[in-house]
Amino acid sequence: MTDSHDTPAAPIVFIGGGNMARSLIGGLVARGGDAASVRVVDPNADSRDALARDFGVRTFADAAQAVDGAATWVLATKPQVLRGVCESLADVAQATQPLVLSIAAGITATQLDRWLGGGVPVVRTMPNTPALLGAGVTGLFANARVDDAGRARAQALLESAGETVWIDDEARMDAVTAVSGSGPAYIFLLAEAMEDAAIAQGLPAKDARTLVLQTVLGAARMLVESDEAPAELRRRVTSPGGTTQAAIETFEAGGLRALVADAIANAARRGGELSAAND
Ligand SMILES: NC(=O)C1=CN([C@@H]2O[C@H](COP(=O)(O)OP(=O)(O)OC[C@H]3O[C@@H](n4cnc5c(N)ncnc54)[C@H](O)[C@@H]3O)[C@@H](O)[C@H]2O)C=CC1
Ligand SMILES: O=C(O)[C@@H]1CCC=N1
Repeated sequence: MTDSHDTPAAPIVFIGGGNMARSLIGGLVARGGDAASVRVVDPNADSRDALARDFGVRTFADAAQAVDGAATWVLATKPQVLRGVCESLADVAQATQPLVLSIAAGITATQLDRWLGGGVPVVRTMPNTPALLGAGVTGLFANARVDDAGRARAQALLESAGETVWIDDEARMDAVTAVSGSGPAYIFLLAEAMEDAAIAQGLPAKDARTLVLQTVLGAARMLVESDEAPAELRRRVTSPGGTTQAAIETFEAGGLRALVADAIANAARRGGELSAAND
């Protein structure tokens, strides 16, 4: 997000300065956002010190102090503590009507609005950690109180993290969470498994890592930079009767597709559970 040249950018407050907030703030600052306009509240002094040191943002232990004069709040705590956080800030939200963004898995815009006292413009979002590199993707859902300017503000903030996808039906946000919010971990798991397998085949650990990382990077770039569908790119690697076919047949026989579908369905279901359990 770029700022205008003369006036300081309006403050944005991150409430919670953990892994995902760090990725978003890192992405924002790396892409020309004004670090001086970013405030972060976190009870953990080590997290605060690291964020201030790494990104030059202002940090606070006290949320009420941090949100003073800020028109954009980003709720970035775990879902389990979000109700308490919102209720403690409800009076300020009612008095100042900030645009409230949440990155929490599962927690609905309706819940957030209710906990904040009602009538609050809320954008429920689901980013992912590649935001740190500007290579993230974020699903966004806006409640009925968010006007065009609010949507534009949310979009500008999340665009500094990568691509954005607006979701019309909030019920689909748990699916977004299951696919792209959690998704980087699925790729990391595959990389772990490939690395282990490479070592089991006798390759030195250092070489195994280089081979796997460059393979994941190269494949990801081909997926994004070519116009071909994933299935077509796969077909081009798979010579009939060759080595890839032997591996793909093993994946298919092991039920990889059904396993991936089950994993994503379980992640989406967990989103609903997080909503119910923390209401
Ligand atoms: N890690 C990820 O890949 C993604 C996480 N999310 C969502 O982001 C949120 C945060 O997740 P992580 O960053 O992974 O967790 P985390 O545990 O790294 O960060 C949470 C932070 O909140 C702080 N905190 C706790 N109580 C607080 C309070 N009362 N006020 C302010 N800060 C408080 C903690 O000290 C911690 O630094 C979750 O709701 C999660 O669903 C969304 C997309 C991806
Ligand atoms: O695992 C989680 O619950 C969070 C949400 C998406 C990624 N991490």
